[in-house]
Amino acid sequence: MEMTPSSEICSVKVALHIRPLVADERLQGCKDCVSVVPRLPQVQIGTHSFTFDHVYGNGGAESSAMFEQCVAPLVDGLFQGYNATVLAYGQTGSGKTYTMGTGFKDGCQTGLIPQVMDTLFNKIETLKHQTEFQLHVSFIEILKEEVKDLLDSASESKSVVANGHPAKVAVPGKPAIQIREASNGVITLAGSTEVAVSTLQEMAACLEKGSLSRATGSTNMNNQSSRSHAIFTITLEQMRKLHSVSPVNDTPDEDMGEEYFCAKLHLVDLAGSERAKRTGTGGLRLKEGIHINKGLLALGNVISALGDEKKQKEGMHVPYRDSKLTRLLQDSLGGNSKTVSLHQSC
Ligand SMILES: Nc1ncnc2c1ncn2[C@@H]1O[C@H](COP(=O)(O)OP(=O)(O)OP(=O)(O)O)[C@@H](O)[C@H]1O
Repeated sequence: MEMTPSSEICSVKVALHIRPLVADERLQGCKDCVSVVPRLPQVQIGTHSFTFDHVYGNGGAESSAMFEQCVAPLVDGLFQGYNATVLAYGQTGSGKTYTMGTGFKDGCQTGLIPQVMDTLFNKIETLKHQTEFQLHVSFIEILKEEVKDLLDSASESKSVVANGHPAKVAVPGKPAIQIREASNGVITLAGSTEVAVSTLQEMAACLEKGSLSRATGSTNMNNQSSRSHAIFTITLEQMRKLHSVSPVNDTPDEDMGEEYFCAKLHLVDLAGSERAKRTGTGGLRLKEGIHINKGLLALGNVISALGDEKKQKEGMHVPYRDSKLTRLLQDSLGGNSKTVSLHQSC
């Protein structure tokens, strides 16, 4: 479905990003299994064709165009008060973290989140004379249906000196983070750290800090596999002074009060979408797989419910409450908000 910024109904855009084969894959003689249909946003896998709003990489459009075409309109929308969500979906190793820029190992300077931050601060710089801005960021992950605060310094282990020797002690964390819905439908995360930032460097430091504390573990498919959904959220508050304009010389005249907007952008690096049986895991990892799939299944159901205009008009139930992930994104997936789902493939 094509996204139109002025649209009253929720719009979802789906793009495919095909990453190049990495060195190890080339050494093992792996071949691309997805072929892009020339001049169409369509790919062929065997005898099946799949059509997207955009296809990037591996013969599709340049990956560098992805930000301008898919994400920059969402950043513009934030300034008009629209919530938005960017989701990176795909199996482990398909390039979600690289594309989003949530992985410190690949350097924070590439990826969509650093580009969002650059664009946001450039725009604020041009508007700051007429508008007052306040920015907050939070960075959480959902692992086994529990919300973990990636920016909470208190829950990190701290160094102390014991018997003259440095030692690490675990500092008890805050109470569990609760997802709450206000009477106006706004979703908040009670108990999570919201950092007020006023510069690009401060926001980049939050991304870096959260990326480093993100839980990773190993499965048979990828040693650094992320089994959690990581959500970096930017909240933009704006207070704009309103003036009537003098008809004589076109200059601001009488003070007409203030206009207030608050909107948030969720940038989500989803857990690997492979099925538990393919990862060859059991016990704890299998349980994690079940939780991961619960979140992804619920997200799929919510997006398909939102994408069905007819059912939307009929007031069809959208199953946001089926997982923590969909509950948290509830006010940024439906209504007036914009969603981009980036499907990663290799
Ligand atoms: N567009 C790209 N160009 C070059 N290398 C890439 C690209 N995307 C991903 N890679 C490389 O592919 C590997 C896997 O990428 P990444 O860790 O982002 O996958 P992932 O989908 O986030 O996996 P996980 O689910 O385990 O987090 C990394 O070595 C990364 O550097």
